[in-house]
Amino acid sequence: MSLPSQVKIVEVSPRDGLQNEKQFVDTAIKIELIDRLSATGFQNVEAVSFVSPKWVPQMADGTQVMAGIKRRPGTIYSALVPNMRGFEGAIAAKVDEVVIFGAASEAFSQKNINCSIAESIARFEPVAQAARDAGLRLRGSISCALACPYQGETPVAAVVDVARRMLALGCDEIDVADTIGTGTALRVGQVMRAVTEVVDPARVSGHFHDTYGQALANILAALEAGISIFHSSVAGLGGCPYAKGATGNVATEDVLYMLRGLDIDTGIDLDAVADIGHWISDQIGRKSSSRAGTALAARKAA
Ligand SMILES: CC(C)(COP(=O)([O-])OP(=O)([O-])OC[C@H]1O[C@@H](n2cnc3c(N)ncnc32)[C@H](O)[C@@H]1OP(=O)([O-])[O-])[C@@H](O)C(=O)NCCC(=O)NCCSC(=O)C[C@@](C)(O)CC(=O)[O-]
Repeated sequence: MSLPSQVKIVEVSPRDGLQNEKQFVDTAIKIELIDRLSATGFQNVEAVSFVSPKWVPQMADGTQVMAGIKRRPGTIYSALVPNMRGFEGAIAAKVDEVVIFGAASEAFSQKNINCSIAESIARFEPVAQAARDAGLRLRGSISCALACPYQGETPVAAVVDVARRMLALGCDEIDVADTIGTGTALRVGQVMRAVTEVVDPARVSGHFHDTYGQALANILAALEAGISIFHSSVAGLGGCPYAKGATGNVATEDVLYMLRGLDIDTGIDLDAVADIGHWISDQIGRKSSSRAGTALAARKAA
C-alpha cells in the first residue's frame, strides 16, 4: 500500500460545520473559531458562504465574519458561492478561494440550489470566469458523489460527468463529497479511481460525512486511490440543511489521529485542534462527536 507522505486538510467547520445550527451562532464566535483554526496552521479554512440567507440563515453574516478575522499569511480562506450575487459578496469580502457547489444527483441539485445540474453549470460559468479574472482560486464541490437522500446510489458515471464539467470551468480543485455519509470503502475507491482518470489526483479532495461511521475507512480508501486532500470539521460539527438525517463531517481530530498513526504529515497539531473542538462544542452547547477529541480531553483531565 503506497500512501502519500503529506496530506492537506481543509478545515470546513466554520461553514459546513455551523451552517446547519438552528440557533444563530454569534458572529464573534465564528470569527474566533476561524482565528483559532488558522493559528494552528491550517492551510485552508472554509470560512463562510455567500448564499441566500432565506435558504441558509446561519451563513447570513459572511461579510462581517470575513471583515473580523485576522488573516494568517499562508492560509487560504474559502467561501461557497452559488451564483454571481454570491461572487460579488465573496470578492468584496476579499476571500482567497471561491467554491462553486453542484451535485451528481438531479434531485439534490434542485433541493439545494433550486436548479438542474445543467443549469447549475451554466450559472457557474460567469462565476468561474470572474474568479479567474480576479486571480482567485476556484474549487468545485460535487455533492452526492456516493448517494443522494432523494435518489439513492449515485452512478459513478454521473460523478465523473460533473467532475469533467467542473474541470472545464477551470477548477483548481474538485471535491468528491459523500454528503449523507452512506459511502463505504469499496465504492469510495471506485469513485475516486474513476474521477482521477479525468482529473489529476493532486487536485481531487475527499469530503466525507460520518453518518454511518465510515468516514475514516473511506479516507483510507481514498488515500489508497491517490487522494491527498481531505475535508474535515473540528468536533465533527456539521450537516447539510438539504440532506435531512445526515450527520456532521468527519472530525478533524479523528483524521489527524489516524494520519499521525500512518506517519502522514499534515503540519497541524492534534492537541491544539482538540482544544478548539471542545471550545466550540461548549460555545454552541453540543457534545463533541470526535472520538479522538473526547479521549484526549479525558486524558488531559486525568
Ligand atoms: C442558489 C440559490 C440562491 C437559488 O435560490 P432561488 O430562490 O432559486 O434564487 P433567486 O435568484 O430567486 O433568489 C431568491 C432570493 O435570494 C436572494 N439571493 C440569491 N442569491 C443570493 C446570494 N448569493 N446571496 C444572497 N442572497 C441571494 C435573491 O436576491 C432573492 O431575494 P429576494 O428578492 O427574495 O429578497 C439558493 O438555492 C441558495 O442560496 N442555496 C444555497 C444552499 C446552501 O447553501 N446549501 C448548503 C451548502 S452545500 C453543502 O453543504 C454541500 C457541501 C458543499 O458541503 C458538500 C457536501 O457535503 O455535499
